[in-house]
Amino acid sequence: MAQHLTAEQTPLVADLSQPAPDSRLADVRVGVVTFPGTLDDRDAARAVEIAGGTAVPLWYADTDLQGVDAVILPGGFSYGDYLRAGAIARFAPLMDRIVDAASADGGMPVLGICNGFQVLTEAHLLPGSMIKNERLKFLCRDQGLRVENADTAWTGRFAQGQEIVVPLKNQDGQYVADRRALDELEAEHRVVFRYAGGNPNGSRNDIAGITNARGNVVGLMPHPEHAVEPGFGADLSGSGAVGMREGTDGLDVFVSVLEHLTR
Ligand SMILES: NC(=O)CC[C@H](N)C(=O)O
Repeated sequence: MAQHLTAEQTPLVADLSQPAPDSRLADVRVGVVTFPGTLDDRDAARAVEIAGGTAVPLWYADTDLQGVDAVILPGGFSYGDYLRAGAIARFAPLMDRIVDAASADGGMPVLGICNGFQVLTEAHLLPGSMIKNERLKFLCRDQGLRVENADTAWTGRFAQGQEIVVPLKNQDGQYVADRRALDELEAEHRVVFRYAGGNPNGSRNDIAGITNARGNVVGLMPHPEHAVEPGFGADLSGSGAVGMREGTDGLDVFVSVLEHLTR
């Protein structure tokens, strides 16, 4: 005889349109570094957890990476942007470990977001530098981006040429590099994100994010970690960039690295 279940006992009907979440992603430990003056570390850790991974707080003055599988250098104003944004954070004890791990065989994935990107250029893990925005204004807006390279550790979930919208907020966001470095980035397909719908800050070649030759180190000025949950969308239909968005376009950056590390 068929057994009747109460509402509480009824198993949830599996949604076959959604692939089952990969439980191995939760085993991936992503370190999020806090420097004095960092402010986006909590959002970066939250983005890792929403993507399905495990976030591990790392302290700039430590010398132990605690066995993490990847590292995020988050946004903010490390050392108050004193001297040059990222110029002092680059000498933090933990940065030596991160540079070693990123450069070693296996190439640990490292993501620098905004101030984190500035730190990566100062640490010479990525070429070029960031100077004041073209019109010397702090910019805070939703920004259209085109994914130019979906083959890095942090962009595998995206489609080549896909347009996304994530927040942009900085004062030193103008990416500059000498002609030779720019030609090399372009020839080696190392521009990862380009501004879409207009260049907000004068960055050379509309560059919003780049990678190293191996694709394990990525830096970008806009903030994918602030666009990982529905409800924070933007209506950019009037800006010439892209239309209404849910506010989750940044999530695949974090899912990408978890998938990359469980392949
Ligand atoms: N949001 C941020 O990380 C800011 C980065 C940097 N300190 C700037 O203003 O340029």
